[in-house]
Parts: sequence; structure tokens; C-alpha cells
Amino acid sequence: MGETLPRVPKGAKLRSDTWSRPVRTLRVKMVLLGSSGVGKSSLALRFGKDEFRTASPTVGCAYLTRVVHLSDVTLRFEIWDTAGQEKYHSVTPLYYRGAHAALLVYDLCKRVKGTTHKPILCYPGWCMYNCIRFCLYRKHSLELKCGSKSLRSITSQDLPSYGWLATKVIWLRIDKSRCRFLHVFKQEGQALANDRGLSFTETSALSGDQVSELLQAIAHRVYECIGAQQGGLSEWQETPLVDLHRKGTFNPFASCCKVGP
Ligand SMILES: Nc1nc2c(ncn2[C@@H]2O[C@H](COP(=O)(O)OP(=O)(O)OP(=O)(O)O)[C@@H](O)[C@H]2O)c(=O)[nH]1
Repeated sequence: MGETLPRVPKGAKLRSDTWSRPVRTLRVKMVLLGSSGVGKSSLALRFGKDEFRTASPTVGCAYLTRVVHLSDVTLRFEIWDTAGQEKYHSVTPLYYRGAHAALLVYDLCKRVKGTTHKPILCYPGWCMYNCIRFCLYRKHSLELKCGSKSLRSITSQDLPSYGWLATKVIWLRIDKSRCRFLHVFKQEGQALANDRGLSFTETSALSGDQVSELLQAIAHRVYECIGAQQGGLSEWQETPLVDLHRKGTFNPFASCCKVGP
């Protein structure tokens, strides 16, 4: 099984009411990575809206938010759901730049094409088909590799001042209990995660199993690793909305694109 996640009491909502709202709200950028069709969008939707619906493949990237309350702080997760299709891989680095957490998502029951024995997870990396992997070398440096060849070195400039991927969690779809070798696959997943120094969690976007617990675990990890440090996570400020129907609140000539006299 995966790592023990903190228990969320039955019926407890992560999105609580304004009475208990702590003073500070910090922003956390979280990115979902993985091959096409493994369920990233479904998991993102479960995080953001607690819903499950089948959607078409993601184009470029999708964005959702989710608020998690910890004992003395609120974390506002900005969730970037990247497209898994190969044609979008060149733009993926734009989305994970500056991320505080990354979820490496894969489907427990999907195996590499043409092999019956080798599970996709035998291949290193977030995108198991392409053998691309993240390597966390030092606190501030992250390298994207393809086999032993370095594709791109990401320096601390790409990441926030305390930027490093605080947590990486491998996600598995546990609702597919009909999968014959499920227990073997789980052991493999756990071994792979241990080998890479990742956290490992099995969850299901379909049933919602372990989804809240997973987000809570990430929230705790990110806050402990980055949030408590000075300048680690930036504070979130609500942007005041402009009411276009109220007279006096909108002045078109106040913009920087002022045209005419
Ligand atoms: N059984 C089961 N099916 C799931 C689960 N999550 C997603 N699916 C199904 O898997 C298929 C792919 O899900 P998506 O969320 O679109 O996959 P994706 O990784 O976002 O794919 P791209 O947008 O192409 O990157 C859909 O038919 C989903 O309904 C799950 O937890 N359990």
C-alpha cells in the first residue's frame, strides 16, 4: 500500500466556512504530469470540484483551484493539469516552472505496449512511455533526463527562491479491482517510488478514494518544507472585481492603452 496519509474525518470538507478562516492564505502551485489518458484531468476535477466526468483529452493545459485549511494557515492550491499527448510535451516545462508540488500520475493497470510483463512503471519517469524523468539532485536544482542524457537542466532561476518539488506522488487507479495482478503492480509502484525518493499513493478519481487525504498530505508537506520559510510561499490577495454596470467604477481612459486625447 501507499504511505499512510493523515485521516480526514468522514464528511469533513476541506473547503471550510469563513468563521474558521485563518488570517494568512498562501499560494501553492501544483502540477499534474503523466502520459495521456492516465486520468490527470479527472483527478484535477476531483481535487477542484469533487466531481467525476469523462472529458476529452486536455489541450495545452487546464487550471483549477482548491483551498485547503491547515491549523494556522490556508493554502490555495493552483492546480495545473498538463496535456499528456506527445504533441504538447514541448510546452509542458512552461507549466511546471516554479511548481511547489508535482503529481506524477500513471495508471496502475496500463502496461507498455507489446509487453505482458513489463509494467509502464518499470520505466523511469513521469512519462513512462518516453523514459523522461525528473531527478532531484540538490535542493535547488532539478534535471530533466531521457535515459542517461540530460535534456534540460532547470536551475534555481526557474524555480522560486525556495523552489524545489516538495512532494511527488505517484497516483494509481485503485478502483480497477478486476486487474489480475493488482497486488504485484502495487508492490512495483511502491518500490519505484522508494527508489526515486518519491511518495506513493493509490487513489481513484472515479470513487474519490484517498483524494482529500492525498491533498492534505501534500499541503502538510509543502507547508513544512517551503511555507514556513520566509518568502517560501507567496501570500494570496483577492483581486477586487470591477463592476462594469456600476457607474463610476470603470474608467476606460485610466488604462495604459489610452487612445485619443
Ligand atoms: N476507472 C477509472 N477511470 C478513470 C479514472 N480517472 C479517469 N478515468 C478515465 O480515464 C480516461 C482518461 O481520463 P483523463 O482524466 O481524461 O486522462 P488525462 O490523463 O487527463 O488525459 P490527457 O488529457 O490526454 O492528458 C477517461 O475515460 C476517464 O473517465 C479513475 O480513477 N478510475
